[in-house]
Amino acid sequence: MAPPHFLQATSITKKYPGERVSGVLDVSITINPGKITAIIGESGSGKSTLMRLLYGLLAPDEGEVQFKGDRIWGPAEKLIPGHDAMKMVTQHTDDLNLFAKVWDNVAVLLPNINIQAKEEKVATALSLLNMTKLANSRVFDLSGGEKQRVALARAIITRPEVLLLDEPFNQVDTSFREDLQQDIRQIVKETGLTVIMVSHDPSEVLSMADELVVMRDGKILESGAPVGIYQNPKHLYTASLLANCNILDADKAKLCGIKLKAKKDTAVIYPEWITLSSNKSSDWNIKSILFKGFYEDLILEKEEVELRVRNYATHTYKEGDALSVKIGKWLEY
Ligand SMILES: Nc1ncnc2c1ncn2[C@@H]1O[C@H](COP(=O)(O)OP(=O)(O)OP(=O)(O)O)[C@@H](O)[C@H]1O
Repeated sequence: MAPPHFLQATSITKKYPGERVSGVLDVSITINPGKITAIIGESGSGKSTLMRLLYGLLAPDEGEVQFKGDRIWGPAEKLIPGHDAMKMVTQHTDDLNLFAKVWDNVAVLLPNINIQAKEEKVATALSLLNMTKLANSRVFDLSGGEKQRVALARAIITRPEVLLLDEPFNQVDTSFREDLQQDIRQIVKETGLTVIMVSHDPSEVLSMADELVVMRDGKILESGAPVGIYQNPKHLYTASLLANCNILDADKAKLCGIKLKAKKDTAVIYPEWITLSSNKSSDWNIKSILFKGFYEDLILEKEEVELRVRNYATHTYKEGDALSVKIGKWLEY
């Protein structure tokens, strides 16, 4: 007999009461150990509900979740809801003791049986999250990003097999966010931890995930490696979640020199798939320039069509300039 999957949901449905059908509908998913699985989808698509079902904070109406071959019990069947081998971190760090030191906030979760082993474990958890220097600071005095690191250290100190992250970096500045993302990737690499995360941020899921799961209306629309899903999304919905793409109907596509195949009515072009040049036949005009730091997005217009084009050579053009475009790749739906 084949060994059981690490964490697996089979045809799970969780419907919330109300006029609208909502929740999670007939979802099957396999989570691989030692990997980061990221769930992305528009608001209300069922991401958090799926995560809670995997953790056992909610029980499915139909179907089953299994961890290493054993059924995950729902909240009605367990004194402390949630699976013992898993820990969840959300954007709220409410369970921290603000007036205690960082060290004590983490250490309190371990028993006092072997003090030396306990100290070593706390030191390791703080070091993995780059919090060693702040071990003796009061949590009250920390920034939002640092508090989030304490919450993560608390989550990993008991060595869970699965860490569930529900938008944990929402309150954290962009620069701190990237450091935290890297630290989590490093922890996964060093410890073999399995991470399941929910996020709204495409750059976050694309850079962190080994496996990307796209949800819509309570269902999984597609899943796979981030690069494949980004470059060749099966659905227009996925493309528009992951990229600031140009979506053109057949007429507008024609104006861009694209003839859609039979049964296709929409062309999708990512801004970075378009190259620019300036020559005599330039027939696009720059309507506006959105400066983004190391690149800019140019909004070009021709007749009724607007195109967003990424330009890494910033300050090369100004509004009103005429340009030619070459579309290197597009997707058809
Ligand atoms: N306790 C509840 N009672 C009734 N409806 C709920 C409940 N929790 C979630 N829902 C509904 O179920 C659907 C899925 O919610 P869920 O929170 O799982 O989505 P989500 O993708 O995580 O959304 P968001 O990104 O906004 O957090 C939504 O339509 C939501 O309104």
